[in-house]
Amino acid sequence: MTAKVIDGKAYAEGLRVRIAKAVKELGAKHGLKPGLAVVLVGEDPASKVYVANKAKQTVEVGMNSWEHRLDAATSEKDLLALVDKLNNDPAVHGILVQLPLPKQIDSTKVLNTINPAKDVDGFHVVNAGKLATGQDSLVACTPVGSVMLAKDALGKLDGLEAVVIGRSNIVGKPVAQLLLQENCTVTIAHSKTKDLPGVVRRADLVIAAVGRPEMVKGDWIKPGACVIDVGINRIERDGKGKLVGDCDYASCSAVAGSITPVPGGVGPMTIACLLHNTVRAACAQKSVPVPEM
Ligand SMILES: Nc1nc(=O)c2c([nH]1)NC[C@@H]1CN(c3ccc(C(=O)N[C@@H](CCC(=O)O)C(=O)O)cc3)C=[N+]21
Ligand SMILES: [Mg+2]
Repeated sequence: MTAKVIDGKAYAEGLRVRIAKAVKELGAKHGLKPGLAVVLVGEDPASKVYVANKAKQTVEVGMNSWEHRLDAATSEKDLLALVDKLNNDPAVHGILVQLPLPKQIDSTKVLNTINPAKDVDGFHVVNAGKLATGQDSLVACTPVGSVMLAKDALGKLDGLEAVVIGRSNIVGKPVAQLLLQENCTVTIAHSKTKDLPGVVRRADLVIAAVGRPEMVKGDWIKPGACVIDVGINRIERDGKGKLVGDCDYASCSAVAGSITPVPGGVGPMTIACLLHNTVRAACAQKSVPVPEM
């Protein structure tokens, strides 16, 4: 069996077209132009790539984009002051502080200083708590994008065995919450899980979010399962830089029913969902209905 390739890049492009239409409509009907501010502290290479893509796509869908680049030695106090300024700027509807942050800065404190209404990453404890208790909230972008792709591949997820590999606050935990809302039976596996291959083999839907290059092997996958690979790992192979996921694509795609590639899978969905959240946040802040997207 050769898995169907889930084209996240194409899905994300379609979503961005719908977002662009919604932004146009908000401008015409309400004079509202959603705006996203991204704060990057230091020189993390993965974050730089992401910020560049994001700024370009924000402008392409017709929104305002601001980039704040701060020195790697920036103090926590100075970063908190910038967040406060953005919280109080009515033109800024979404705020994203790139992770990871340098070690002198307490990232939990920074994330929880963002106004929850502008927290388009969905990382604020209020938004995480609302997601966990089934209240309407801004939800983390990679989890939302992952579930959109799983539903695109499988249709309804009701009753499926889902195994999430990874328990981070950024992906593992929120994606498990979303899958629970979709009526999956959810297992969260992690580095201390006994017989991880055996646990993964039960899954109709695998969400791999561990950050270990090519860790999940084909013989861990139940034949026909859907594999959503959240990992974006930069590795060296044959003297060249290469982007690989948390799944060994060659062996997994020989067994799975459908699989996301890296690049071109979940990554583009993360950015599209960020734009989606920014539109939702802007509408909520201006008390206008959220257009169809
Ligand atoms: N506060 C915060 N929120 C984030 O969402 C966040 C973050 N910090 N820090 C860094 C990670 C990483 N991340 C990516 C998103 C999209 C791609 C993406 O579009 N990837 C393309 C390829 C990009 C390439 O070619 O390098 C793809 O997978 O096809 C990559 C990485 C968001 N992150
Ligand atoms: Mg990610």
